[in-house]
Amino acid sequence: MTTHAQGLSNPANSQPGDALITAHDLTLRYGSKTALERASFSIPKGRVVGLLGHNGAGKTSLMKALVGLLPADGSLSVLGLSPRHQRNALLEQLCYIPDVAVLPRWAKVSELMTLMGGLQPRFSAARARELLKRTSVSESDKVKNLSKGMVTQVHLALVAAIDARLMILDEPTLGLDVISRKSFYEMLIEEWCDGERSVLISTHQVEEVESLLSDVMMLDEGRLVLNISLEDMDKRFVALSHDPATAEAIANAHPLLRYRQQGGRSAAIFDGAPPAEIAALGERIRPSLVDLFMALTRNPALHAKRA
Ligand SMILES: Nc1ncnc2c1ncn2[C@@H]1O[C@H](COP(=O)(O)OP(=O)(O)OP(=O)(O)O)[C@@H](O)[C@H]1O
Repeated sequence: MTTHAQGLSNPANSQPGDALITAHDLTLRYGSKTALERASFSIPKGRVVGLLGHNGAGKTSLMKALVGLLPADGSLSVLGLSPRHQRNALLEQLCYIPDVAVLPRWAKVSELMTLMGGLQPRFSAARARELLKRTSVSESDKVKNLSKGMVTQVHLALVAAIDARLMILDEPTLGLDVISRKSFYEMLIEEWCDGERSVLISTHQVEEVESLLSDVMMLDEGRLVLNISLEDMDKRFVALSHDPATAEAIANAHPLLRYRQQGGRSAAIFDGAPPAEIAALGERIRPSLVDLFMALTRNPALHAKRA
């Protein structure tokens, strides 16, 4: 891992004894293109981890490696198994919705349940029926007659009816409206998460998922630049809201990011508490996940928008 990544990763977040995923120096390549560079992290049980990064940051590649679809350098263990060499055993024990997931359009929901029962030993049709009751979809509906949001709900109901310890979701709410996204996340948290199971979820809806997450991993151009619990994030990163008159002094203290809050007031984020004389120039506020994301990932377009 690069110096930058090491500086921002959080060893206190790792609990190897409870870990469902352990990666050390994980590197992923497509020919000469490096999609992920020497990432080390672990995901313990009972966590809801957001995987954030701009387009091309490496999120899908990492998820593919976790389910054995992409060869990896370094070491990787998922549910105690090697994804590449014990893929079949692994797939019996985890749920995965890839970003390109589709359900067969010709099928009825009841037929999908029969299919799942045949393919996945840990699938419970009774559980899927329970979960479907949360949606407006019935078993006799055909996939081709459902809206995009309904299809996604069916997909989640089918996958969440698998008795697994780990769920990996690659941008599961892409293309859904805000109500559909909300009901998707409600079903996920209320019906699947039980304090023992963990979810790794990639998304661009940073603001929306903040309240769901226990932890966040941020990728920037293939580097893991932050891996931290939301609790520790609040303790570690300090944002100061300040008057324009103090902007120069604040800038000289080298914050991670200077930005404008809603309402136009200036603010700056520091990694750790700034010196007392700098802290005295502003009012401490809580940095949002979006603000931190902008501070730690380099997307010129986004930075320009916030300036
Ligand atoms: N099949 C492939 N062949 C070559 N390069 C690839 C391939 N798939 C991905 N890449 C490259 O690997 C890098 C990471 O891509 P990846 O799809 O993992 O990013 P991502 O964070 O999921 O992006 P997005 O948010 O746009 O889905 C990118 O530079 C991409 O161009």
